[in-house]
Amino acid sequence: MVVASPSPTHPEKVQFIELPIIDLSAERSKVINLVIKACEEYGFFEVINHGVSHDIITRMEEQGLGFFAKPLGDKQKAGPATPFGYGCKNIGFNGDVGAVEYLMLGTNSLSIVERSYAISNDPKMFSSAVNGYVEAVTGLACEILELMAEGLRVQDSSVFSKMIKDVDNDSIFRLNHYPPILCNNNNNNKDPSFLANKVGFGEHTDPQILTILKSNDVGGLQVKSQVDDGDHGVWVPVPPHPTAFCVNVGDILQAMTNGRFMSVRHRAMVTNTSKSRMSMAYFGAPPLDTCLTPPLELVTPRKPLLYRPFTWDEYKKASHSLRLGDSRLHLFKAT
Ligand SMILES: C=C1C[C@]23C[C@@]1(O)CC[C@H]2[C@@]12CC[C@H](O)[C@@](C)(C(=O)O1)[C@H]2[C@@H]3C(=O)O
Ligand SMILES: O=C(O)CCC(=O)C(=O)O
Ligand SMILES: [Fe+2]
Repeated sequence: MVVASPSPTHPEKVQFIELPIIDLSAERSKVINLVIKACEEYGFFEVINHGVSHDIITRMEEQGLGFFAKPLGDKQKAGPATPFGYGCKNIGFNGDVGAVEYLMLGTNSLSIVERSYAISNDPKMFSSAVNGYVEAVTGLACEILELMAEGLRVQDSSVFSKMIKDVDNDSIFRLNHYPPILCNNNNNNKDPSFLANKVGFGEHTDPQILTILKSNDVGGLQVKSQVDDGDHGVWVPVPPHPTAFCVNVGDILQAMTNGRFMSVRHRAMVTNTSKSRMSMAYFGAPPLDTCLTPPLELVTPRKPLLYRPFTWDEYKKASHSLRLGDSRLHLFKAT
């Protein structure tokens, strides 16, 4: 299996910029301003003091690590990730590969209970950890989406959050596991210039509204910033943080803010640390038949409608027909 490596002849620019870390317990108007600025500049920020308990996160991490520690044959009992189940190296349906294995789940609590029998030897423990985690991060995503709507001065402050609160929401929960690279050199991996680097999860944007991601203490996530290098962008590593959640603006939030927020391009790299990395990603998505178009306040003669109205079903189908790194929103440009 060939895993893409960043080209040694055309090295990509990596820059250590300080990305925004927002304290959600600070004064509301301050938080709102920081959230808006981060979404406009990067489409990415981290949140601390978010109210999701350490216990909920730890229980989910333990269940995730327990699953990936199983022999391959047992993990495959979860079924193939088409759409929900276990996947290894292959990402999506169009030939993308990465140094990653993953477990994909819907977020409906009953479906999690049902699936947990094929996933865990202690299904009750597994489903209670996942349901507790999903409920907590959905709440966090709603809170953040309401801060965004308020900051954009949209009258209905639940315009974004109501889509993922809907009982028919199409949100996804995904666990990614990146085994360490076992690198043989005579350097005992002490000289950083010997660090091997390969792509765990290639460059892409998330198609949904908002992603809430937590990883363990191993780095690897990088986000693309256009701030200093407008033409191609630079890769900015996101250092692991003991308590923070990462928040990504997804494609349909870019469309629903009429281009004011930017859907962030990101990727996960794997370096030859001795420890594996695990990330837990919640992707908030609306019901399939939701018509996606910005609230009236965000469309003005000076800022005409950028994308035609489309349903999440249409957008999801378009995404699934494309490669991981392909841009998709331009297919929905208003004429
Ligand atoms: C190659 C692909 C994998 C993906 C579906 C797609 O066709 C393009 C978007 C990819 C992505 C990125 C964010 C999430 O991890 C994901 C579950 C999603 O909704 O869109 C994945 C899809 C996937 O792995 O199936
Ligand atoms: O593992 C990560 O940090 C990124 C994963 C990701 O981008 C995804 O699952 O869409
Ligand atoms: Fe992603």
